[in-house]
Amino acid sequence: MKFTKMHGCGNDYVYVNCFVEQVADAPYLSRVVSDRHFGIGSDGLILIKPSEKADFTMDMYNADGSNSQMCGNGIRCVAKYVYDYGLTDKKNITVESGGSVKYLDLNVTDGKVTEVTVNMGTPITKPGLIPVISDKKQVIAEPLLIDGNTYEITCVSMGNPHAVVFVEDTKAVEIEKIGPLFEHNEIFPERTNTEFIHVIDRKTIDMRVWERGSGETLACGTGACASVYACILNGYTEDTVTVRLLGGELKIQYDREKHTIFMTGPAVTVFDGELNVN
Ligand SMILES: N[C@H](CCC[C@H](N)C(=O)O)C(=O)O
Repeated sequence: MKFTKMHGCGNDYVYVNCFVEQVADAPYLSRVVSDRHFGIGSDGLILIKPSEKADFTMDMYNADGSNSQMCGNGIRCVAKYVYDYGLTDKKNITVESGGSVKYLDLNVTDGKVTEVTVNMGTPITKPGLIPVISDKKQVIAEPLLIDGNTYEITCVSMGNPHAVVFVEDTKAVEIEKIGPLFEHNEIFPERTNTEFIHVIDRKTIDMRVWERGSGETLACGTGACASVYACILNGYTEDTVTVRLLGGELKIQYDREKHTIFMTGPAVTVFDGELNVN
């Protein structure tokens, strides 16, 4: 089976063109290819498929095989793949993910996509829709006890769940220890992605992330969007913010009039390969 290894700010996935390839058990395949010793090595698997309501469908799986509704770094790489590999010649495309259609603008240099702007849609803060168990109308700076320490969480969905925590120093976060404790906390019926944010100034934040189903990744596009909206809800930043991640930078813009978030960032192809799928 042919695949392409790509990344957005170091958040790397194995991409399979399902217009050509057949994938019988995607959760199993994601676990296999994601293993960084016995497989290809990635944060998960992304299948590119036809769609009845958009130009393409993105079907995304975390390293543990769990399916997610949306992947920000992944959808930028899907855009790069379909343009660079000739599945489209359009520079404005639509991609369906988790049932919702996203609009993407492709920045092409020398015939290849280098950067993509994605309309990531409306941030969701209603607890029942994130989902997070809470009797509040919004979970903004609410206390949560993790490993004997009380953290303040702000919860936002970008189609997938995020708990945003503000810290003084992201390097000091013991992410391997507390990340899983947030991910599997009982208040998150579908688990959660958790972002640890240090606000540098009103236009810049520093972010680390423990992803649902993949552990710490070098970047998280939906997490960056959720984090910027959490900053705005808490009054920490303006509406346009540069998010500094371990693997690179994303530009996030909140459009107040449209109540919509836009993400701009890179997409990189690393290599093409062939996998022996027995
Ligand atoms: N782990 C996430 C999916 C990948 C999101 C992330 N890689 C991004 O770029 O948005 C979840 O289960 O909701």
